[in-house]
Amino acid sequence: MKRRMKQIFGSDGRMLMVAMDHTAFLQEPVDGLVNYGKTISDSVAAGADAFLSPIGSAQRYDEEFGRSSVVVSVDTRAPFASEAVARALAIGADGIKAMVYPFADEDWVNQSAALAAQASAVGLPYLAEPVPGGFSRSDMRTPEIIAAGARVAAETGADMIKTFYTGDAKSMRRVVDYAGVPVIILGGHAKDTLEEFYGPIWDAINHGGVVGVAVGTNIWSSKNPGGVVRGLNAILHENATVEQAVSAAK
Ligand SMILES: O=C[C@H](O)COP(=O)(O)O
Repeated sequence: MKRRMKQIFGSDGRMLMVAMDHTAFLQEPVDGLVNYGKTISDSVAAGADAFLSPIGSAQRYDEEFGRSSVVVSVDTRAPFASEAVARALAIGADGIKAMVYPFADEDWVNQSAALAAQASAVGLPYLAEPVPGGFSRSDMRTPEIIAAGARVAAETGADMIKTFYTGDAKSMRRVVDYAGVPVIILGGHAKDTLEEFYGPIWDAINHGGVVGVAVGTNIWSSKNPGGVVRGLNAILHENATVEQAVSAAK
C-alpha cells in the first residue's frame, strides 16, 4: 500500500491526475477522448503523474501510460468489490476508484466499504469520490456537506478522497482536516479561460490543504491538452503562480 501510494503521489506528495474515465458514461464521443492514446501521451509528456481510466482503456493503452500511475475507475461497467480488485491487480493498476453517495444511497456507501476492505487486503490504494445526495442534489454542495460527505467516504475505508472544491481555501481546509485522508479536487465543467481554471486550483493547493487534482473535461476538451497539463504541473510541482501556469500552458 505504501509503495503504491508513493508511486501515485510522487516525491513531493502531490498528484496531477488526468481523469479519462468519462468514456464509461458520456453519451457522445469527444475529440480528446476519441484520440484517447494521444491525449494520454501528450499528458505524460507534460508531467501527468496519474490517470483515471476505466478498465477497458487501462488495458488497451498500457504503452501510452508508460510509467505513470493508473487508477482504475470501477463506478460503472465493471464488477464491484472482489472481482474489481482482482481485475485491477491483474492489469497492473496502481489504485482503484469508485463513487460514493453519502446521505442518498446506503447501498453505495456499503459497497464502498466492501471495496475498501477488498482493496486494503491486497494493498491496493482506494480513491473514493463522495457525491453528497447524489448527482441530482446540487443543493448539497455546501462546504459543510462536502466536508461531511468526504468524511463518510473516508469512514468506509478509502485511502484518498476526490471531491468538489468548496469555492474558497478556508472552507476547503476544513474539508481536508475533517476527511483525515489525502484530498484531491475534481476539475468540473469547462472553463472559459485558463486563469479561471487555474485560479481555484492554485488556492486549493497553496492554501486549502489539497494535495492534488483529478482533471478531465478541462484537459481533453481543450485544443491543447498537453498545454493545460503543463500549467497544472507548474502549479502542483513547481510552485508556479497562476500567471506562470498560464504562460507554461501556451
Ligand atoms: O473522474 C472525473 C472527475 O470528476 C474529473 O473530471 P472533470 O475534470 O471532468 O470533473
